[in-house]
Amino acid sequence: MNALIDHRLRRSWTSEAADAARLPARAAKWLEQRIGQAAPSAAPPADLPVEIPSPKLDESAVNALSAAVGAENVLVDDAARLARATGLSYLDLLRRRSSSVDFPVPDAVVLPAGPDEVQAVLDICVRHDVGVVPFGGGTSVVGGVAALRGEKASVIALDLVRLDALVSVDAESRLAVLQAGVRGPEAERLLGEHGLTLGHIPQSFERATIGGFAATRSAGQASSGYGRFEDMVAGVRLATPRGEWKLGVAPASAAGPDLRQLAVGSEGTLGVITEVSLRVRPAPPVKRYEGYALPSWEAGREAVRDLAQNHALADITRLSDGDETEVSLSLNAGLKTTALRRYLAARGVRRPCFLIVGWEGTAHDVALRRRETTRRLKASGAVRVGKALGESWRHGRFAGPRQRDALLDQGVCVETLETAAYWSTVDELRDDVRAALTASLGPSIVMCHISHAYETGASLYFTVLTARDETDPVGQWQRAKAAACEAITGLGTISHHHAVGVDHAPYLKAEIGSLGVEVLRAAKSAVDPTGILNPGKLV
Ligand SMILES: Cc1cc2nc3c(=O)[nH]c(=O)nc-3n(C[C@H](O)[C@H](O)[C@H](O)COP(=O)(O)OP(=O)(O)OC[C@H]3O[C@@H](n4cnc5c(N)ncnc54)[C@H](O)[C@@H]3O)c2cc1C
Repeated sequence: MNALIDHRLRRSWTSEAADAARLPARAAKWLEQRIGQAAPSAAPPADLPVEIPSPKLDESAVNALSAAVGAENVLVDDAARLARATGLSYLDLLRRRSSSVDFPVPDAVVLPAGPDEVQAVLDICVRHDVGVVPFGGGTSVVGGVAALRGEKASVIALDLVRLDALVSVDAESRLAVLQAGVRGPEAERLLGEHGLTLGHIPQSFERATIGGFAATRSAGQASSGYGRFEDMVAGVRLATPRGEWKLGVAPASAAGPDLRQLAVGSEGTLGVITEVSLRVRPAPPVKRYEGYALPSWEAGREAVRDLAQNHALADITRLSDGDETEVSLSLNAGLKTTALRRYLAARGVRRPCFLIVGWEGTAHDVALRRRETTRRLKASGAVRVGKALGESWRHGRFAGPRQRDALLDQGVCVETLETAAYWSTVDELRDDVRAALTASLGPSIVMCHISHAYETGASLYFTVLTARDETDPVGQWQRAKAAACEAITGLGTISHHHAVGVDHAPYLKAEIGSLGVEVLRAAKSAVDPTGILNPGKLV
């Protein structure tokens, strides 16, 4: 059974409820020098905001839902509804800290126990014309779980937390079927009992779910080795307003377009994913992570391109630009930074760009692949920093969400955004996004890393830190994000792995064309003729 996560307050990122560590004074002072004075904010209220819109779901719908899933699994109390009202973008975190509710809240939270109950809930929602927002881990950073009701009078959050089983394992075919509500760590635990792994480790791994990964075309930190989530999906089972839809019968097929890929990335607009059949691998006995430093962004980008185009990428390949490296050197007390800077300077690397590489597999496989990667890196001018840097990254790989909370406490606006482009436009895209963010925000730190690399290009992941505008914190970020999205449009994709949701929807047409939007709408009207599924998202 999944550990229940408290979605109400920021302090419970995981069920262990680890508190946000306060920023060390040294780090806070360094930040102030770079972005100016930020005004620390009061801790978020422990109690619920005073006024939450009362639920609008009519009694007959509540009764029907209660009959389908049990009355105890239809929650209409304020705390449960508020808990599933937002995702976890910076703007969501601001909303969660506010003492008033100026965002939509679902009228009920419904917790079905399995695919049949999910189908029954959808059937009831069609009959009663109720909107349905599928809710996995609630880690969306693009408004994917916002409780928008569209033209419906009421909307429910369909929380899939009780779909928590490993359904089957076909070790011979290296396939496993997992229910949609299984979270990352539990998926690995269940598969580990069979000596298997999925290898999908996004930064939101601790909270996000199998269904959410599939619905958003997620990409994990080891995507260079294990692939993106859509590469792992062999089959999907969906509940739709028109009935159940199962896809995926063979490892490859020429039976028309691959409709599995229509379901994957559909963000809850075409159906509720209840089960996913996934390609799995033997759990790796050896994991090795290490760090290198490149003398410039351009040198690092070329080194990664060389690896990608010569089949020599490590499973994890992550290149930070000079600013991101500087921030980790300045804020990371774990590294012996002065000695490291001297060591690198002696080798001609004065403004380093760190590259993390990691391999997972058998000892023989790791040794073989590592030899080729490191040989190529050396030829590209990379200076080996060693295992400590790789281990330091591995240790802190899930720290981001907790650090965000600590930074918010300090009055810092902290947010990330991501895109991808072909190698020939990667630098232009990086320059343009950085310029757009800086012009909008003024004094700020804009960091960038290549988070995923491909033969033809790479994804760029930006992290932004700036002093929060206390008078208009929401507008401050909305303007910056719009400027970044404008800069991305035409050069890269509006999302490499965060999906479209509400926030990126205005930019989708520029990427897939009016006809593309029409095709998606036609698919939606085929499976969801009355438009109950996730109103206002994707298209
Ligand atoms: C700190 C942080 C770090 C992140 N790092 C990464 C990262 O490294 N890589 C990455 O890919 N993403 C990352 N994300 C984004 C997010 O975690 C992913 O989009 C994730 O796949 C969402 O999974 P979830 O279970 O939380 O889905 P939710 O947030 O609950 O839902 C996301 C969308 O999918 C829909 N949905 C959810 N479950 C289902 C279902 N069963 N059937 C149909 N629709 C469904 C929802 O309605 C919503 O539109 C990060 C987010 C945060 C907050």
